[in-house]
Amino acid sequence: MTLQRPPVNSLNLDLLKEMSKSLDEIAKNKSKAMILTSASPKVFSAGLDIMEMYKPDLKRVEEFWTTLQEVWFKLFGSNFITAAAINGHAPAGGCLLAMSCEYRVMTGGNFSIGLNETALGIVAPNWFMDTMTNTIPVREAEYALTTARMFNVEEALKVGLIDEVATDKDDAIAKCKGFIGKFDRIPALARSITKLKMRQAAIKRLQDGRREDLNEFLQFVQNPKIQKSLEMYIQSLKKKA
Ligand SMILES: CC/C=C\C/C=C\C/C=C\C=C\CC(=O)SCCNC(=O)CCNC(=O)[C@H](O)C(C)(C)COP(=O)(O)OP(=O)(O)OC[C@H]1O[C@@H](n2cnc3c(N)ncnc32)[C@H](O)[C@@H]1OP(=O)(O)O
Repeated sequence: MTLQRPPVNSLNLDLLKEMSKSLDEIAKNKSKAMILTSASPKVFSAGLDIMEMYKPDLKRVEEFWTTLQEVWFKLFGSNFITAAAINGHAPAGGCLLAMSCEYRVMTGGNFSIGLNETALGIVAPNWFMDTMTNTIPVREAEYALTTARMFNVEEALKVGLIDEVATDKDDAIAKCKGFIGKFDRIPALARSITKLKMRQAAIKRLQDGRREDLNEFLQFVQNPKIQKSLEMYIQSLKKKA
């Protein structure tokens, strides 16, 4: 699955809906595995589209968050094997997508990956945190989350946030295929049940608290102080260009 929403694959409602549909198709056509990557040469995904949260239409922003939750359920909780070929920056929601896969290969270069929410004055939702503690040790996750740490490729490899470094996108995809090939001699049902048991606690936590999670998000986007911060953040991103 190749993310292709220039310039930075920010996750807006339309892209999330497309992803949700594609994940359904992959599950339905009984694919063995999926590799998630990006059509951009330098950004895997810039995370959530800030414009969806800035001065939002309430109905749309509710659908936006619900669809994000759905994409996470379908990706993190998939039966099929998942790997991410991270060929560029992966901040925040971009990191969430990568961590929701079972294996991550990142191309070397001046790219960064991490959950930077606290730097934006945002508390990452529990399921973002659960996804991180499913990937790297709890102590490292707490440190990274509280300090909004963006890891460079070497740091990400050292902490286990990524599993391998690749020279370029083709190499990243080849390495993801190498990971998928490891399952050729492992019974598929045993593999998928084991994966889902490992992920069950996090999945159940969001299933049980899904409405509450949505309400918290809706309160968050309607807070005037948050709107002011988002406005300043958007300006800072645009000034950079
Ligand atoms: C239970 C729930 C309780 C409470 C809920 C609380 C919190 C949950 C709420 C939010 C969760 C948020 C998670 C997120 O994912 S927020 C998004 C965070 N993402 C970022 O901070 C990344 C910002 N972008 C960048 O750092 C860079 O763009 C880059 C490194 C990805 C790429 O750099 P480039 O130099 O290649 O590109 P730019 O020139 O910076 O950007 C080009 C273009 O794109 C616009 N843009 C960039 N990122 C975003 C984005 N995330 N959303 C929308 N638009 C974005 C940027 O402004 C430029 O636009 P112009 O071309 O200037 O118009």
